[in-house]
Formats: sequence, structure tokens, C-alpha cells
Amino acid sequence: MTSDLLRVRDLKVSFATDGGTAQVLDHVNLTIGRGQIVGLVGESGCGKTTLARSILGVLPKNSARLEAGTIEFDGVDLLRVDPNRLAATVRGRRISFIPQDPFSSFNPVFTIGAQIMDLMKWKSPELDDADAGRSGWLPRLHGSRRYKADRERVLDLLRQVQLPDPEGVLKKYPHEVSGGQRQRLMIAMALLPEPKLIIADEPTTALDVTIQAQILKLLRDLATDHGISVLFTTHDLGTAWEICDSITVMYAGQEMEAASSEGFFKRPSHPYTNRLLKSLPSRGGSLSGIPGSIPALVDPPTGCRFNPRCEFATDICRQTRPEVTSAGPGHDVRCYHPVAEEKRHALA
Ligand SMILES: Nc1ncnc2c1ncn2[C@@H]1O[C@H](COP(=O)(O)OP(=O)(O)OP(=O)(O)O)[C@@H](O)[C@H]1O
Repeated sequence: MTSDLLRVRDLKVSFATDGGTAQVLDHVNLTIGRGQIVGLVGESGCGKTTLARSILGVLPKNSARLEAGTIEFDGVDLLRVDPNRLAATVRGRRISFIPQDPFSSFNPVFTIGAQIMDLMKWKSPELDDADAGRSGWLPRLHGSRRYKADRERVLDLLRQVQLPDPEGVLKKYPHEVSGGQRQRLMIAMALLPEPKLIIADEPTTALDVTIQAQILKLLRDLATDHGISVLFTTHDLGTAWEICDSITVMYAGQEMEAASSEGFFKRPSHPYTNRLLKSLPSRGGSLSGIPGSIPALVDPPTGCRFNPRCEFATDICRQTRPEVTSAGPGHDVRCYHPVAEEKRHALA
């Protein structure tokens, strides 16, 4: 068995828009090792959510087009799996999800307990694949033995996410708990099916800074304890630094660099990454310090999409996208002119 849990290769996704076809993912690669926390970092609109949705198999049917690539999860290409089977046995079971906004993810008219136990009818780890795959719309039999085991599991996880009075929380409505508590519930719900991978899409942006730090630590500790891999999307490098084992940076629908967090911050190799790190007032800022602007994805630059803003760009950068090359152990970069040590210091 390979040590990689997820391997996205050469993924190309476009969207039909009023202004033309937006080429949102341009032959993107992403690797997640077993038990690893990987940060998918990039500014708004670079394609993080589209990549996460591609892995989950929930791209909008009417506008998205999956043009090329593979998404290998645990040795199986998810793009070749029957969609019903994917929904029953992978999505929400082997791969679960923590959303940005926990409030809109709960139904306000049902208690938290009713919603969690309903989820367990479909996604309980007690269900085997054959049962989960049977006639999609029929409610699962939720026999009393399984119900009891599921309820115990729910209460145990509510304790693990450090929610006081778990029994009481189950009787409450979503508006009766705080934003931080709702996000703790989301983490518990993501852990419940005992997944191999959790995709957390900017899970703390809706929270106060102090609560953010607690939730990140909790997510990190629980993922480590349970041996679960996490794909953590964020536009904030500071957050990625705190929680991630490795980081993949995207720019305008292309991945630019992938490295361990340490390698990434100590030896950034792509000119974009170097600029990004230099432009941060403290590790948490944005792209504001880089001259030029982000390209429109309906008419993106050919070759490396960062080339119009890159001081090292040459003709080849404008013609052909660079292949992946190694910038050190476990450190990949897609650049014809990677930034060596001397150049790194010389960058203003
Ligand atoms: N359903 C859609 N139809 C058309 N274009 C879309 C659709 N969803 C996303 N896009 C476009 O795809 C590009 C990437 O969007 P995406 O949400 O993946 O980026 P992101 O990096 O996750 O941004 P954010 O951090 O703001 O969530 C954007 O230009 C966006 O406008």
C-alpha cells in the first residue's frame, strides 16, 4: 500500500460562465499522505474550493466540466467510480467535510441531536458498504442496537471536541449554541463516520481570532489522535503554518509549489511564493505587495499563469507551463527559474 492517501494528477476543470469558459483548474496536482495535514493555500478565486469539490464529487452539474485528470483515493480513481456508489460509500463516510460556516450547515428547526442521529442513519461506521450502497432513497434501518452504539459514539465525540454537557447539547437547537461550539459540533460530525480524509474548507474564517486558534488546535490534535488526513484550505499562510505538515500553494488555478511546512517557509522556491512571503506584514497577510493583478480565468496567460507578474519570466514561461521539478526532498516546484538561496536574499 502506498503511503499517499490521495493523489490528484493533472486535474483540469472549467466552468461555463456568461463571459465564456473559465479555466479554473489547469492540470493541477495535489498529494496527501496518510495521517498528514495538508494546507491548500491561495488567495480568493485561485480554485481551492473547486479542487475540494472535485475531490468530494460535488461540482455543480450544470456549469462545471471535468476535462482531464485523475483523483486517486486509497488506490481508486474516484472519477471512474459510479456516482451512486461514491455518494453511498465515499462521500461523507471515507471522506468527510467541515464547512466554512457552521450555522448555515444546520437546519434551524430541528434539534442538534435529531440532525446528528439522522446523519448516522446514512453514514454510521456500523453500516457496511453493501448496506450503504443499497437503493439510495430508502431510509436505512436504524435498529436499536445500532442506534445505541451510534448514540454512544456521538456522546463520546462531543466529549472529545470538549463540548460541556454533551447530553444537553443534543437537546438544543442550533441557535442556542455559540459559533465556536457549532464548529466543534461540525468537527465531531466530520469524525463520526471514522473517515480517512477530512476536507476542511476555511473552517475558522467565521470565528473570532481567539476561538480560531482553539478550534485549529483541536482539529489538529483530533486528526493526529485518530490518524486521519486533513486537507485544509485557507487564504492565510499564518493559519497554514500553525496547523499543517505540508503546504501546496495555488495561483490562478495552477499549483506552484508543494513542500513540508518547514521547507516551504525556510526555502521557498517559486518566485510567487517568495513574493508572497515577503509581502506579508506578519505571516497572515495577502498578495497586496505584489505588483500587477490576478488574471481573469476566462482568458488566463498561457504557460505559467504567474508570468505577467514575475520578474524572472522569460519566453518559455509565457509559452509552456513548467513540469514539476524537485527543489529538495519532498519539495516540488513548477518553475523554469526557481529561486536559489542567493536570489532569495536579493529579492527586495
Ligand atoms: N459554479 C460556478 N460557476 C462559474 N464559475 C465558478 C463557479 N464556482 C467557482 N467559479 C469560479 O472559479 C474560480 C475559483 O473559485 P473557487 O471558489 O474555487 O476559488 P477559491 O480559491 O476557493 O476562492 P475563495 O477563497 O474565495 O473561496 C473563481 O473565478 C470563481 O468565480
